[in-house]
Amino acid sequence: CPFAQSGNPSPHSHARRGPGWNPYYTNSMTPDQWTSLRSALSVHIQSGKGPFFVRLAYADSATGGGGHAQRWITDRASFDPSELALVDSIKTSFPGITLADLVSFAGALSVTAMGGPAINWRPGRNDAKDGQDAPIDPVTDFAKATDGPNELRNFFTTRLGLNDRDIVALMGAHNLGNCHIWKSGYAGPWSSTPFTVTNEYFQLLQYPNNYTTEEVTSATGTKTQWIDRAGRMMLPVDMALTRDAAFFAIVKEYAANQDTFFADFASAYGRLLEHSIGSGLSKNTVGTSLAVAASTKPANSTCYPSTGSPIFCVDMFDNGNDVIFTVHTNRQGWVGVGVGSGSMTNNDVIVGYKGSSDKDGVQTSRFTTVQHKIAPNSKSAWQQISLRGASDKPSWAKISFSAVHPKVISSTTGLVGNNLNGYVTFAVSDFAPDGNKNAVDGVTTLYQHDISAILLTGTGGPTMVGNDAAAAAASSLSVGAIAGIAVGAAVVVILVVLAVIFRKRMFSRGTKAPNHEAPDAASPTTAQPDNSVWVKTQTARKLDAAPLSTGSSSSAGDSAPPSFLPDSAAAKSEKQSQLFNVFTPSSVPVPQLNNEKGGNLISISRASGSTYGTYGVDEAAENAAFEQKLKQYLDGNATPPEDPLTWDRAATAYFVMKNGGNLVSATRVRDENFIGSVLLAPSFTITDLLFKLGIERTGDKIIFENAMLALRERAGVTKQEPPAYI
Ligand code: HEM
Repeated sequence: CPFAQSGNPSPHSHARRGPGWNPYYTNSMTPDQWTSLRSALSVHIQSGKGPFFVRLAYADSATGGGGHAQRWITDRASFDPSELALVDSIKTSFPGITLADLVSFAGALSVTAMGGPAINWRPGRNDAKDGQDAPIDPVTDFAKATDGPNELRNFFTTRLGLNDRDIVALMGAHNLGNCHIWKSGYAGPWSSTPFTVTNEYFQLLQYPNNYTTEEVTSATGTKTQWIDRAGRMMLPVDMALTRDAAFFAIVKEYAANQDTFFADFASAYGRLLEHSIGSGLSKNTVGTSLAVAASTKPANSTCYPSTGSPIFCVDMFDNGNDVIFTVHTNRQGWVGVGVGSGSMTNNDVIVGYKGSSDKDGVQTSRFTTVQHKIAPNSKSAWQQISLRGASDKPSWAKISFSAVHPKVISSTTGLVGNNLNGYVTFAVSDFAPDGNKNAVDGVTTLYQHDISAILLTGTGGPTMVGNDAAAAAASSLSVGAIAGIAVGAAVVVILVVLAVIFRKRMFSRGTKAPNHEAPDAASPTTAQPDNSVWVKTQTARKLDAAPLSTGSSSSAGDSAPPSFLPDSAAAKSEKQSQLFNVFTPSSVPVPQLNNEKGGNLISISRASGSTYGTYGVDEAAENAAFEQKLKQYLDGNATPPEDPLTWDRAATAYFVMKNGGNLVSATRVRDENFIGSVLLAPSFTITDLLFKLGIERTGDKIIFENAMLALRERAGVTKQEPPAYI
């Protein structure tokens, strides 16, 4: 392609038209044909192709216009051939639309169908004669996963005429989908909501320190990606948005406001899809909305009960790349997902619960054990639970997650996708799990109730092998027997269980075999709290943090027992809010931390300059500096506290939190991100502090908790394991 060589985008007139092309080609589609195209695409979007469509439309438009569609379709190496074949096959059924319009429309429709904003979409793209027509060569001249901020601007601004806000908004599409190691050499999803457009990508990206690098090795070589403790990934190019002040400010803005992100994304994606189209563009828009009725259960789901009003429905789809599970339920309760091989007992449990008080009615916690995080030479499994999309309101929650389909990449490295040759277990339960649901591997036992359906995947989608009648039999099946069936048939089994009749243990960490005890009909209500009790417990904890009032001496040098709180509950609550509410790292900028609250938070020092802004933050050095600052403070040798209002935000800051004369904790903050803290009062539990700090995001919690435990240990304070959350 001469234009790719020269580096100059070609004027549109250089595009060679396909035979029979005219500017109004697609405009010959009748309203009925648009409607049936919408429903044809919706089937594929529901089966998990939405992220692919969104990506394909971006990539096609970004080749510079003119060469739409055919350049990419003929350059199959950049995409999964089976997915491109899918586009071809849809095209065959709709001869009235150009391939370029089809690709573009599928992207726009997918954004809306996956809960994103409506895209202003107009037909009129011509098909290029062949792939050589693309002004920007998608292989040699395209944005790369290793690009930094400058390259990003060079590509999006210089070539595509997009500004900083457009760039950041567009990258928010990485909330969707997965990296597939056999396609790009990277692995994993960015967000917990890979099939829903949300601003979670930005919420995660605003805390880049939660990510560490990970080498991913595949047949194509070794690549470095970023990964958080919940196993979500970022490409280097995603991290580039945190390494440029202008980009990062927009990241934070979108993290704080999903509506702004949606508006900007709709605008940027709409313009991108029309990039350099030229005069063929229709004046009329074609609707991209694909409304899903609010409380209708999905047609292709298996529901329990199968007659009457279902309580929940499950839909499992293996699209060849990802196995997608979607569960719709109007029940409150806990859900657990286990992915394992060879044994029903596994450590890989995700727990989410559908609460009643938060704005969307669903809250989740996620767990990914080490062995199932994405890593070379281990089973890279993915489990996600997405928050309920707005379209599911008011009565149905939808939880969907994907698991990367098993595909052997290399016989030498043994790298595989999910090892789903065993089974996947899904549970909905009224009973909260045992253990600390807020910690990695924290859940010890999840209770299951009344197995109602068993689904087998194979070619052709899920098959129902258990129904209501079979459920009774299934409930007495040993898990081993079920696993045997699954392995024998080389399929994935999903057990769907519901808290109605029986209760038995489903996962028991630390044992190799599941607890197969018979349903205990005689004592159906032993001590496990149900969800409503749990919610009440939470409320009670908010009002009364009893552990705080325990007096014991701090090993940080205070000889007098701390008298943290006065007697009255109201006063306790007031004190706690004074102490802790100011400290929510996600919402309070650093300069506010040291003032206004009676000097409870004392600055010790800050590091000179910024340690932030490069990938190579040296955590060990930072921890050592923190320790040193803390020691200086405790020895009375600290330099006088500075006024934090004068501090550079991109600096490491050290604080001590005091209550009266008592030292409670010391804390490190970098660029407004909470880095770590050391608890200096042993009576004060980490769980309590987490709760009071309002640190809700799992990744933060884990990092925070680990940092505290480690630092506390080093500071000589007796190690105190976090108690069970409940
Ligand atoms: C600098 C620009 C970008 C780079 C380097 C980049 C790179 C990548 C890579 C490496 C993947 C993984 C592919 C795979 O393994 O399956 C991916 C996936 C994806 N990208 Fe991007 N991307 C960029 C911009 C965009 C934009 C602007 C959009 C849309 C507006 C987008 C949408 C997507 C989606 C939805 C996926 C998931 C696809 C799936 O699940 O199959 N990307 N991208």
